[in-house]
Amino acid sequence: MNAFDVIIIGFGKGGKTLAAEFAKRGRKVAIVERSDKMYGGTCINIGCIPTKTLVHQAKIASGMEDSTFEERSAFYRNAIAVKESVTSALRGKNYHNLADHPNVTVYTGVGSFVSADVVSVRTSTEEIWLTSKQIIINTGAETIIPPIEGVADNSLVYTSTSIMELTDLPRRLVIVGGGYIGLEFASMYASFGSQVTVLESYPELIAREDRDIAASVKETLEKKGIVFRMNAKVQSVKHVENRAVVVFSDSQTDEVFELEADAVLLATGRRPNTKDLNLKVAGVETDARGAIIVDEYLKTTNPNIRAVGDVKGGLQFTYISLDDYRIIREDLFGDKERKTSDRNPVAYSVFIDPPLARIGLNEDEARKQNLDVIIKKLPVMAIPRAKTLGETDGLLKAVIDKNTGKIVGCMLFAPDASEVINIVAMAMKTAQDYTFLRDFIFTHPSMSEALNDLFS
Ligand SMILES: Cc1cc2nc3c(=O)[nH]c(=O)nc-3n(C[C@H](O)[C@H](O)[C@H](O)COP(=O)(O)OP(=O)(O)OC[C@H]3O[C@@H](n4cnc5c(N)ncnc54)[C@H](O)[C@@H]3O)c2cc1C
Ligand SMILES: NC(=O)c1ccc[n+]([C@@H]2O[C@H](COP(=O)([O-])OP(=O)(O)OC[C@H]3O[C@@H](n4cnc5c(N)ncnc54)[C@H](O)[C@@H]3O)[C@@H](O)[C@H]2O)c1
Repeated sequence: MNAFDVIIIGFGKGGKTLAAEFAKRGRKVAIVERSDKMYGGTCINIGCIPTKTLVHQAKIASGMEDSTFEERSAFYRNAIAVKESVTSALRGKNYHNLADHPNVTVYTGVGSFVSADVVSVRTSTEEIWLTSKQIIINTGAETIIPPIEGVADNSLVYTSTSIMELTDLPRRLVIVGGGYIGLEFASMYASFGSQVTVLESYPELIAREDRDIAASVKETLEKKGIVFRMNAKVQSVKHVENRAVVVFSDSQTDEVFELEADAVLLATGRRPNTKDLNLKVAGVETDARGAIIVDEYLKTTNPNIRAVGDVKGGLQFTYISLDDYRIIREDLFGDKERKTSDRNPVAYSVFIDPPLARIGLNEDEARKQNLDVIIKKLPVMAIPRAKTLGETDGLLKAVIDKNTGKIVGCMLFAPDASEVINIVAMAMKTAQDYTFLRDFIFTHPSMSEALNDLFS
């Protein structure tokens, strides 16, 4: 049995950063990753980086208005190759960052607990047992495959991972699920030149956003040709010759519809990757959704075992997994001050075109909490930088506490929103009055200067 100071199961953002931290401090580290295609984890291989590489390529493609479908297909094929070269370079770099360190051993195989301090690694050829008093679980999340007739083993049905391997641009793409992944892929494939239909089971699009923001998003995406079918209950996906036939009903009227497609993307959520881990023998408990239960220092129900990233449920973002690393670093080697309960508010961005970014409470949530608020809005049309870009769709919105003058929340549906939201986040984190952004000297013409007008 090989003994280590720490074993990390899963090569995700938090885990790989912790591995490097432990190694730098002279600890003997084992990191276990089940796939040689996943060194570096979801973000760089099948998540943020490949999608945002393709989103950028799609933005270029959206300028090919007069091109034929064949020309657009050729552009798309090249975009997939660009994406592949970005991810494979990052994968190699991530592997060598750890594997080349004398204190780190990378094991490629499926990790599972044998007991609270023994982990088995099943590689393609053997089973190896590792032992440590300290174990960190960083196994991420996986696509939920909904129980729809005909989706299993259907070569025209894709997940976000497999569709990014598809080199032929689908003429007609049906996306099941209108959440983060659904909307990002809808926007991206519409820009590449696919005809996109989104089937969402919920009556409203992006239900947790204010209705005026959601309406602006829907209208803008519809202008790109995307069709939204709400209340859609997907019954089956048949593979007929070389096309898919999606049968769905309207859950309010029970009317049944059929749609033909060249590809169907399942974007119906992601669930924590815990099934292979044999957590029971380690005394690690999960909640009803299979997420590992942790305290504010990310200790599981077995205090020698911690969990970081998507596997512990809650917000599924790379920067949350990275912050999990900081919490453990500070708990083990620092002042123990950092904890999950201090994290809020956390910003997020959906990389549609233009992007939608948000931090804090929206108007609806603030009113439900009986906060006395001032609402500020600014159409993107009124922003000089947007005019120079020729991108005038969208809406900015801010929620301010009337009594304290503090910013309670902000929603930006605008070009560069995923960058500008970080400025608002810094103002909120440092408890600035809203006048700070109203009167800040920004460069011109920039999207960030719109914050002067939004908060005026
Ligand atoms: C399509 C898509 C787009 C996204 N876009 C964004 C974005 O723009 N911005 C953002 O912040 N977030 C985005 N996310 C979410 C983000 O990718 C995740 O929140 C983040 O990568 C989670 O990292 P993690 O540390 O939890 O682990 P992961 O990076 O998921 O790593 C877990 C690793 O564990 C391995 N593993 C699993 N089980 C075992 C086992 N039993 N043994 C050994 N290894 C195992 C897996 O193969 C994987 O490599 C996106 C996700 C997807 C799917
Ligand atoms: N920009 C980003 O940061 C980014 C991008 C992509 C993904 N992510 C992460 O990945 C996670 C997963 O994304 P996601 O979009 O898969 O999940 P999600 O939970 O955001 O959305 C899933 C959607 O599918 C709908 N749905 C579920 N089952 C359905 C069915 N059978 N038929 C029709 N609709 C159905 C749900 O109502 C929901 O709207 C997100 O929570 C997010 O944290 C982040």
